[in-house]
Amino acid sequence: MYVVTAEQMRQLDRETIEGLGIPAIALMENAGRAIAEEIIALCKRQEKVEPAAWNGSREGFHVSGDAALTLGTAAAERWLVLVGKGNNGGDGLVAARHLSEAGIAVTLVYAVPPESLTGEAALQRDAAAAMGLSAVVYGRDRLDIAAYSGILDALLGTGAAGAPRGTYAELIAAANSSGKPIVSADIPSGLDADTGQTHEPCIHASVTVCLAFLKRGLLQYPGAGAAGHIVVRSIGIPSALVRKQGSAVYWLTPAVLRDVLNVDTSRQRSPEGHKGTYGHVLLAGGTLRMSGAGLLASRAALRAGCGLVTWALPRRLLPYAIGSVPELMLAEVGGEEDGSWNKDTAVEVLKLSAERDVTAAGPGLGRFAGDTEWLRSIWEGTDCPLVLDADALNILAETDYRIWTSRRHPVILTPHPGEMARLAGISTVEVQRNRIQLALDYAREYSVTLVLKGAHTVIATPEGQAFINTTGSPAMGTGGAGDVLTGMISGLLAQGLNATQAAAFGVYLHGLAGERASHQRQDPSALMAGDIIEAL
Ligand SMILES: NC(=O)C1=CN([C@@H]2O[C@H](COP(=O)(O)OP(=O)(O)OC[C@H]3O[C@@H](n4cnc5c(N)ncnc54)[C@H](O)[C@@H]3O)[C@@H](O)[C@H]2O)[C@@H](O)CC1
Ligand SMILES: Nc1ncnc2c1ncn2[C@@H]1O[C@H](COP(=O)(O)OP(=O)(O)O)[C@@H](O)[C@H]1O
Ligand SMILES: [K+]
Repeated sequence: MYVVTAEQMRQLDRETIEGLGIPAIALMENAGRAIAEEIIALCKRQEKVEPAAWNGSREGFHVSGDAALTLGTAAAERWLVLVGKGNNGGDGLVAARHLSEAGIAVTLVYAVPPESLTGEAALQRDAAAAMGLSAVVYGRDRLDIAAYSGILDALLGTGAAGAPRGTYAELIAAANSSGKPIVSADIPSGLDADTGQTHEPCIHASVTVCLAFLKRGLLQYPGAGAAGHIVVRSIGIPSALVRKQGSAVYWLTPAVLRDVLNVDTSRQRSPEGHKGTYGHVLLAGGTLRMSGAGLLASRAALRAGCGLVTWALPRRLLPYAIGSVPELMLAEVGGEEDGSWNKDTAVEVLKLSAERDVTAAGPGLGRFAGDTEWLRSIWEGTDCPLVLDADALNILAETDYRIWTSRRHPVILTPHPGEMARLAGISTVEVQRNRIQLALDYAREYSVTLVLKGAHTVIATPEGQAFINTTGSPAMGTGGAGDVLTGMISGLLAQGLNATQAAAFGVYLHGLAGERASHQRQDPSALMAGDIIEAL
């Protein structure tokens, strides 16, 4: 599913209206109707009424109607429709007409004097008035929000600029504190449609009926939290226009994995396959104090389905690792007496990598004298895809690796927001301010596949595509969960997936496994990284 910016949405509107000749008012009609249908669906979910015996399904002659715009309990519903000045308000006015038609009592609340509405929104204002819908102007007329059963927020959409001002801000605050279910038209008013930042105040919706295409701000926190349940409804803007626009940000779904990324999500293995068929991962990482990181990543690579995994580790660590995971192959690469790595180990890592399909480095690696040189020789000397995580990222952050010899095979970086901040030379708060754009910019500038971890991980490619993953759970905020992801992505690469496929599918499956593992626990916060591997 496509994810667009407000500017891209404006262009798409223009191309549909001017290029295809579909009138703006038709799009608004579709939008308003979709919103009304979702409000009615919400009312039905809240109020489960048994159909009367004589009203139930029966054999024989049958005629069906607009079930989505019909509500048996309409008489019990009273909805407020908060109307802004722009097209978002226009959508709300259309929805109000349909709700009223369904028998729901509706009151329009204009945030600004209705005379100030223009264009299609003004036409809708007049239609609503002609239908006799009751209306008040906020600040001028009396309004008792407590008397209503729900609120439609059609104040601000993708045309909003900055924090809600004046009566908009007052209405948003009043709606939030009313405790009533709020349905937002397109985006919650007060949300930055691109970055996902929430202004003060911002609507906290139960449902957001997103129009045409997902907006970036709905997938990025904190906006994703303010939107409630998101429903995307088409309004007649063809998706071919998005493809033409070259927009390449997707919400990562099984369909996107299959149809956009060509991933075989059935993961069928050939009946003739053997361990050699499924690739061999080399993992360089682990020290005496952080041996678990190497173990977790190696085990995860095996669980991701690759044929063989070799864990390259410092000599001092070897005796403790033997037997810890019998399926693993171990290769000691020298190192210091205290069990840490040193720069001379690069020679051994390179030798090992020559016989492997993927090299992953970083989990539990630690820092050591000459580590930049160490990483540079692995970057320049390995002739296979490279996955870098943890301290390997911290090493990269301290150097301009764009001057390193370019590689034939891809590099995947898997930073969490703290590591990303170091890589990009900004604060963690800035990283989280607009994760999608930052990931897109960084991946392109540094020619890497970037996996920016955290709630709603972003996978960005050097070619300018991005995929936003929504599987996973807060229970995964536990030490080692990232090492598991590194192993999984490496294991998928070894099986022949390309960098984008492996990163996206790895992140998707990692999140699913995390969800499954947390459901298996009585208390999700008890989840440990190893549980994610076992849930694969
Ligand atoms: N044909 C179209 O253009 C379509 C538009 N659609 C709807 O239109 C919306 C976008 O419409 P618009 O571009 O008219 O913009 P909005 O309806 O989001 O509102 C813009 C208006 O709000 C006011 N405003 C902006 N920022 C404000 C702030 N911070 N505080 C107070 N007032 C502020 C300004 O007067 C501005 O004119 C979409 O979100 C969607 O709901 C959809 O109906 C699809 C079709
Ligand atoms: N709230 C969350 N929702 C979804 N996934 C999460 C959440 N918090 C953490 N994760 C995932 O858990 C993993 C944590 O990785 P990381 O921070 O690198 O941990 P570590 O370094 O301990 O291995 C990442 O894949 C991240 O996306
Ligand atoms: K809105």
